[in-house]
Amino acid sequence: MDNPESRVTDEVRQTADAIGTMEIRGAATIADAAAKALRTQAEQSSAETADELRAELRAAARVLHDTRPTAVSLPNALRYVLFDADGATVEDVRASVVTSVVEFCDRLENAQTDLGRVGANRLRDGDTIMTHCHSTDVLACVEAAVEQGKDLTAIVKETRPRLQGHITARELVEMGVDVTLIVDSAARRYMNDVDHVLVGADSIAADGSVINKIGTSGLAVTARDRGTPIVCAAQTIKLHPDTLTGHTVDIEMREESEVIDPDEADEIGDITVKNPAFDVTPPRYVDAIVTERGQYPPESIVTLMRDLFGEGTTEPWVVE
Ligand SMILES: O=P(O)(O)OC[C@H]1O[C@H](OP(=O)(O)O)[C@H](O)[C@@H]1O
Repeated sequence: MDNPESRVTDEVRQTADAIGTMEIRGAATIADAAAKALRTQAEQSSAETADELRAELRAAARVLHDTRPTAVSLPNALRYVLFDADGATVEDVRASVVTSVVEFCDRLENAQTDLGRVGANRLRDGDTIMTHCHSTDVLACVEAAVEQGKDLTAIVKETRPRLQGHITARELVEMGVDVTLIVDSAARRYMNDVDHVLVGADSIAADGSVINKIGTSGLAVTARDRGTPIVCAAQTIKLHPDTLTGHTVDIEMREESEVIDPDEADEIGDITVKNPAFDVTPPRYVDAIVTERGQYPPESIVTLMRDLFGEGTTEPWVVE
């Protein structure tokens, strides 16, 4: 058998590139795209044996995995799809992958709808929310509240350096929410006007820490200082199983050029530029984690994690 990595399809590689460059972004969206890419690997493969196809799928999973390190929805998606890739023939393996992907994507969509209903119950008619970055889980809560007839106002942080707050602003306007866009450093200035800070998550650790877009932890401290509740909307696919066994979550460091034009940096002189994409908000600054299974105080999220994952997991491409 030749090297399985050489048979990873162009579609898988294109999806991996799009995740790496953040053309495809957001933890739930990344999970959906990665699962669908594995399906294309299974469908387009010319493997002659079931084992060959499984080796190809593991190679494809690795290419997809090695794109962005922080959102655990990515390895969780790959693991879900590969878990049942058994079968004695190529056709069996292919069929089981297709079934898993369809099931996974349906569950993802349903989880977001269910989570949205839970989150909407926290919001009252006339409330003002503050958002950070762009999270489809957060927007599902707002959308459900609007569908319940609640009138909401939003203060949207632009979220440097990639300005995903602009996407949030656009989608909130489409829902009929009144939007005020602010620069990140104006959050404290407007906190007294806010009833709830709503953030998403890329990963949730077993101790209830929320790993989300850089700036979330500072926002949470400001919210706590002013007594404003901070709620994290995160489907259970954001729960990070490795943290059950003491691992920490890798924080992605992105290109300096997202922060400053390289020519300008050169002109300034000898400076170091750092661009961490995420930070860690300790559980004491978070009031609730809203999932499709209900809302949890961050400190008790570990019980849900043990229910879902047992004591831990292996990487999606490890042969057991
Ligand atoms: O899954 P949903 O709620 O859509 O997004 C969750 C999180 O993913 C995003 O990361 P990035 O923009 O991919 O770096 C943001 O940090 C956002 O809060």
